[in-house]
Amino acid sequence: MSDSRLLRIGTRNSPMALAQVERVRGMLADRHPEVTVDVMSMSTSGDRWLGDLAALGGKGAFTKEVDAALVAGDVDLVVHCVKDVPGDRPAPAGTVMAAYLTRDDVRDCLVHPGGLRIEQLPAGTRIGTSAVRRVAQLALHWPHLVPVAIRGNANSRLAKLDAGETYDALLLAVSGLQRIGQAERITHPIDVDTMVPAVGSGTLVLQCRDDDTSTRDLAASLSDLRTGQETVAERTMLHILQGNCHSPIAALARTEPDGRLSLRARVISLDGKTVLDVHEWAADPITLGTSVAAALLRQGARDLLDLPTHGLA
Ligand SMILES: NCc1[nH]cc(CCC(=O)O)c1CC(=O)O
Repeated sequence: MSDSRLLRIGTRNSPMALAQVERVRGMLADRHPEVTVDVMSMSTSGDRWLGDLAALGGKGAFTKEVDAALVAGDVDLVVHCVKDVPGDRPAPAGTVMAAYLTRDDVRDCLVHPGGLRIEQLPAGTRIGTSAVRRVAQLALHWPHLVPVAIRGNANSRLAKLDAGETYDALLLAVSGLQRIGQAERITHPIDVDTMVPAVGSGTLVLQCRDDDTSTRDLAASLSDLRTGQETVAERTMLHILQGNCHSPIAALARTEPDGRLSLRARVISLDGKTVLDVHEWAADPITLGTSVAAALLRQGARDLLDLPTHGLA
């Protein structure tokens, strides 16, 4: 028997984030009954600012305050959606990604009050989404649909949809709706080859201070190796492309039956007219992510992503 201990978990205070922490609490209760969890939830700049996220610089708007509590020692562990962790900067100094939890459904889905699938929507249907990755893939496959910018957490988006004023349907992550108990709102989960997901979709990461070995060990006991490898492959690519939430980048790594990894990635212009598409296989996630990023750059990703030139061009 180990000694009892208190684990302070920091999180964003949206319903989805609180559900994510409850999942972690449940996993700990099963495997480490000696641990008592105390949740410290907080609002983030991304929750408070409902304008364009670009105005905040787009750098970790949903993670910054929570990470600061970890660095300050106010909490021992934080839970983030990998999708919300910026790809173009390292984790805050002194912190480490200690575990990736088994990945949930990675797909995006349509929520349409009339129960329609996306290919059934008439021209001019207004689709609530601000994600450039979704906007670009909408333009690629369904140029007759009209993306409408939207902010706020998933619950508030559903409420606005029900009010029926600003848009006719929503594009959201399946996993997010499942976490907030709203999966029955899904009318069409879109296959991953049509709507390639975001890097880190459906994946939760546990982050702690790198010198806190006891919390690191606790977190590591919950981690899923496959999800970790897939995440590293996707995020290595994202890091090389300096991707952030304004980059029209989509990618999905998968562990194949033979144990090798595959990584499929797209960089798409916002009008959907230019699509770079790469699919490669490798045994090592860093090799794979690097190779896919290099292939995308050779196809011209730098122009689509408006990467810094470092004085070269
Ligand atoms: N800030 C958006 C965000 N970050 C993570 C999720 C969903 C869960 C996930 O993919 O891990 C969502 C909502 C959405 O895209 O619908």
